[in-house]
Amino acid sequence: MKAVHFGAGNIGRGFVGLLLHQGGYELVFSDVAAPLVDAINAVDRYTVHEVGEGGRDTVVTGFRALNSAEHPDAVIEEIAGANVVTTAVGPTVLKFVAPLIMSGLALRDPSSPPLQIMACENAINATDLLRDEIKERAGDAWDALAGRAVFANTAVDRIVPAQPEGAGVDVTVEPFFEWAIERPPFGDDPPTIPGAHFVDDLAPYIERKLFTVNTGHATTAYFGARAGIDTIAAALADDDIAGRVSAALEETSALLAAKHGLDPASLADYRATILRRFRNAALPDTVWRVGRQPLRKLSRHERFVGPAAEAAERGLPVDALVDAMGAALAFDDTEDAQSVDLQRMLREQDAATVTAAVTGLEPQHPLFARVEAVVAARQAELGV
Ligand SMILES: NC(=O)C1=CN([C@@H]2O[C@H](COP(=O)(O)OP(=O)(O)OC[C@H]3O[C@@H](n4cnc5c(N)ncnc54)[C@H](O)[C@@H]3O)[C@@H](O)[C@H]2O)C=CC1
Ligand SMILES: O=P(O)(O)OC[C@H]1O[C@](O)(CO)[C@@H](O)[C@@H]1O
Repeated sequence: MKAVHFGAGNIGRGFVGLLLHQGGYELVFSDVAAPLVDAINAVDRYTVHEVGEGGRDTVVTGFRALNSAEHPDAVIEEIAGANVVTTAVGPTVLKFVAPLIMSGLALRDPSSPPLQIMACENAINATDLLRDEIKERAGDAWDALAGRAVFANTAVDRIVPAQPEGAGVDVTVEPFFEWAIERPPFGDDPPTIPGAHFVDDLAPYIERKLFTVNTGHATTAYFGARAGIDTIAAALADDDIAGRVSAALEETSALLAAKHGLDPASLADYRATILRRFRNAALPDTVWRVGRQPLRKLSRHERFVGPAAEAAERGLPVDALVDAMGAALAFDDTEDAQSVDLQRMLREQDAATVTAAVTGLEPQHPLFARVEAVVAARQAELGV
């Protein structure tokens, strides 16, 4: 069995690649970073170090790497003969891997079992986005290709921080992981991925994950950065920040309970587990990594505006989420292109224009004026 995995970065090596290896797949990493591809090909094993309570080391073998920028044809050939394709490249990069997957499907023997495709990104229905990119590019050829693949959405959860200089191919991760995968697309033949769980309806899982883990993590990062704190664990050691994060997560839990009928007591346990994970002092995770790409994180269906918009529509409280968005607007990292764009927009455009452009909300939406107020407050802080 062979799996081609796009994106040999933190989650690629430290989570998806690890579980595929444990499932018995021969692993072909595909990446565009030449030094990373060379480093992977220079070793025949790497270690995933779990740090924190219960952590252990696991060795991954049976892999190689291809540079898809330099050798796209080699990647296409691997895809044509693979059982599984996964991605962990970031939701905005899916459009760049789509053409290779499309060409791999075109080359694939139509009588072989369908290629099982799963995008493992922090986004709702990322695999559907990938399928739509492939379909759009395929045009009239899509009808012939569609039967050669199945597409399943997934929710992946494991904190994999940026790796220290000199770590090589090894990866430091937290012990916790969760991988929920839609079952229906696979029929009777799901992929063998130990530790993954297959669910009939992914919506409650992905929303619970994105609107709790990712909302909470990003909230910690933005309040931490605003307070001049560098790491996630240190930010949560600040009682004021911890209180703000808990308040934001109580609001998303209230929405999840109302929308999906999730049990409030189980949601409280889930929140407590997550806050413990964030506090893992052995994990060298910075507010800059977790806060990265604030424009993506503040977009319409993401971890802040997504739950807050639905909560506001239902008349549920959103004060703490709006506060967190205010902190996100102050995220000023000159190394992060989206942070630079955001700060420029705040300086150059009026509050209503920024609010509409960043959040995608209609001016008449019940959340709009609330966000516009924190945009205006940030602009006042900037002297605009
Ligand atoms: N790091 C984490 O804790 C988690 C990350 N995720 C998600 O996983 C995805 C990846 O995140 P990380 O691994 O943290 O990022 P990363 O930056 O460590 O890895 C991304 C990799 O994708 C590669 N890449 C970029 N463009 C490519 C292309 N066109 N073809 C092939 N490879 C390409 C990059 O060179 C890099 O090695 C994101 O969607 C993120 O939201 C999800 C859960 C946890
Ligand atoms: O690119 P993003 O969305 O920040 O992804 C990384 C996030 O996902 C998580 O792993 C949670 O699963 C956090 O470590 C981190 O906040």
